[in-house]
Amino acid sequence: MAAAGDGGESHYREALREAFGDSSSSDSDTPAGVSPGAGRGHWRWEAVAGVRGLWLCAAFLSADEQARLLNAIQREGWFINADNQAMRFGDLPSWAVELSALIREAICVGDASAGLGAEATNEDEDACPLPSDLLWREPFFDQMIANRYRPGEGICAHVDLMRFDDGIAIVSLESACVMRFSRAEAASDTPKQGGSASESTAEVPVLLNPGSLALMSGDARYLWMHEINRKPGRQLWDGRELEQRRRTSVTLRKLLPYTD
Ligand SMILES: O=C(O)CCC(=O)C(=O)O
Ligand SMILES: [Fe+2]
Repeated sequence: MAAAGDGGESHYREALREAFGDSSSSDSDTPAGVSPGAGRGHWRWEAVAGVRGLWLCAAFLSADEQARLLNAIQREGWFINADNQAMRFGDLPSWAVELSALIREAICVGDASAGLGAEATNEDEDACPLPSDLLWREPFFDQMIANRYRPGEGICAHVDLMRFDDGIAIVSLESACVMRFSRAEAASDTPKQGGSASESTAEVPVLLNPGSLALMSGDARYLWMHEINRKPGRQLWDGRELEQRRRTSVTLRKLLPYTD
């Protein structure tokens, strides 16, 4: 796993404290729609079994950080005219720059040993949620989409556009949802002879609770589609239908250099 230099780490902490405040506040009076996430210092990464390159940090943001991030998004005023999506390229708002730094810090110092079991099939691969060339590219991210979904709304199965580099981060806020991953080729291919239909149509559900961070790279980014279907009956987790509220997400990506 990549190590952060001491100097870098204290610099991050300084910038992040400015954006998100001290993480010492108590999570005991957590408002609705905010997970009591552990936040920094307690990051645990899990490699999602079955989808190589998909990692989840369920308690990425503390309750306080989630509330601050939502306030910062609210202050942008993006969602006042029924628009449910806002995109930014190049210069990101300062809170998104700081969120990027926090993501990098979580990858550097978080505990990825929980993901070791799922990764054990590939001995060459470091148990790190992101390959180091992506982790240390500059800028880490330069494109951001904030999505706001009302109950019942989601996003169709897709692979993110090829104009974006590998290494995509999704931060979830307000409402938990199930994101489903399915193999991209399963959409167009008929099951190959000898291959079972269930193999090619298998879906991998992932719970994105408020305050969580999902990272997609490699196969997860290029070979798997992701979708959120919030129609009644499609948000089952542990046999129960999730309670739906408004959901806000922030997706961070890096644009590839423009070529004709
Ligand atoms: O809202 C989300 O969690 C995912 C958004 C997404 O996949 C996208 O904008 O490409
Ligand atoms: Fe996407």
